Amino acid sequence: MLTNLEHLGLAVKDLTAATALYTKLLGQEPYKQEHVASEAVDTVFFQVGGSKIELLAGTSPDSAITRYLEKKPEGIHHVAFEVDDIRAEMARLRAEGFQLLNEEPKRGADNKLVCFVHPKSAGGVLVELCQSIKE
Ligand SMILES: CC[C@@H](C(=O)O)C(=O)SCCNC(=O)CCNC(=O)[C@H](O)C(C)(C)COP(=O)(O)OP(=O)(O)OC[C@H]1O[C@@H](n2cnc3c(N)ncnc32)[C@H](O)[C@@H]1OP(=O)(O)O
Ligand SMILES: [Co+2]
Repeated sequence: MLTNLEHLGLAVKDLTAATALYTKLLGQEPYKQEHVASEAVDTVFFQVGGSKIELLAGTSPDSAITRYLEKKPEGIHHVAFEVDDIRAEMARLRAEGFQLLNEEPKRGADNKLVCFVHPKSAGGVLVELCQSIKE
């Protein structure tokens, strides 16, 4: 089962400008900045109640965020849900006919294992599953 709305991922062109904008909008500073080399993105995180806003800027032409912004305006790029057991949820969603973009969970930002569901199989919304890594 998908539990909490973990974060909304927002695609931005200028991470510094977007961070300043969301700091003003949310009335608080971000709690984390992280480069995720495997996704070729720089991220900035804000905590909003039990959920987060994840600002994402591409760091290479091959980044999903760079490619997305070549065709679409800045804004909501994906919706991420928390799960307790990502492998079990991946198996459940596969069996339900959803197209997963990863065979195996991969390391995401903010100490999470993540997996993406193709927007074509999820009503036009790119969905991310997130499981916290307990260290
Ligand atoms: C920081 C790590 C992690 C975290 O821990 O939180 C992240 O959030 S990383 C975020 C960036 N990484 C990803 O998005 C990885 C998963 N995404 C992908 O694999 C690809 O982006 C994609 C979804 C498979 C699309 O890639 P591709 O097929 O190469 O792009 P196209 O431009 O050809 O798109 C095909 C089709 O899909 C529509 N599309 C693309 N992206 C989105 C989106 N974010 N939301 C909704 N729809 C999307 C696109 O419009 C095309 O549709 P049509 O034009 O109708 O064919
Ligand atoms: Co994300």
